[in-house]
Amino acid sequence: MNLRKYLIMGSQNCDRDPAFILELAIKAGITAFQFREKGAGSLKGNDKLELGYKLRNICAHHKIAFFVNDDIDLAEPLGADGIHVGQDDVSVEKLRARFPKKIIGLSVSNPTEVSNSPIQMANYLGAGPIFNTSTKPDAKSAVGVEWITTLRNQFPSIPIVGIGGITTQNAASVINAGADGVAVISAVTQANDITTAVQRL
Ligand SMILES: Cc1ncc(COP(=O)(O)OP(=O)(O)O)c(N)n1
Ligand SMILES: Cc1nc(C(=O)O)sc1CCOP(=O)(O)O
Ligand SMILES: [Mg+2]
Repeated sequence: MNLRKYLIMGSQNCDRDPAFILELAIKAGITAFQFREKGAGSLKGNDKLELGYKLRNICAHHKIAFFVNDDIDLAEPLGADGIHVGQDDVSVEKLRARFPKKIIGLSVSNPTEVSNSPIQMANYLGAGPIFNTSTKPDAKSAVGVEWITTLRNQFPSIPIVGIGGITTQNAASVINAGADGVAVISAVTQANDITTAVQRL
């Protein structure tokens, strides 16, 4: 599992063909992908499934990990390598019982969420929002790179990815704070030059 440059995306984030964006991003160095078809303008039902297949196949072809966000019923049909859930989604315990071998990612934004979560049952943590983001309307307040350092000190060996408002300008500060990787949406999907954006990340 390589989460160093973790692209998250659904069609609602794309002003170009999502498959085109994903292909370019992988060729430029993205190491993991999360299918997050969610929110205003997102696809539903069979359209969502079909796009999921297409993106899943691109990831399989290039041998990078494919994650499904939230929608656990998509994990099996899409043959996902893993699933990412947050505090308001299906619990990690239930997820682990249903999918003993899949990679499970869990979001944690503050110490209370950490206390209430079975951290050791997750395979990696998504920590954020590190910076302000306009991509997710219901995002919490920015927590800063200090949150990465806090988590790293508390959990020396679990992989941690920072998320939220990460750009080519600030990604290094997230890694320097102790993260194993950066998870981004707009830094790649909204970039004029996707190849350069991924390389700069
Ligand atoms: C890698 C990563 N980290 C955090 C999140 C956020 O998950 P969640 O809090 O469940 O919010 P939604 O993405 O479901 O809106 C993530 N998706 N990926
Ligand atoms: C999907 C998501 N989750 C977040 C969290 O803090 O848990 S922030 C976020 C949106 C990330 O988009 P961008 O890279 O464009 O800021
Ligand atoms: Mg979620």
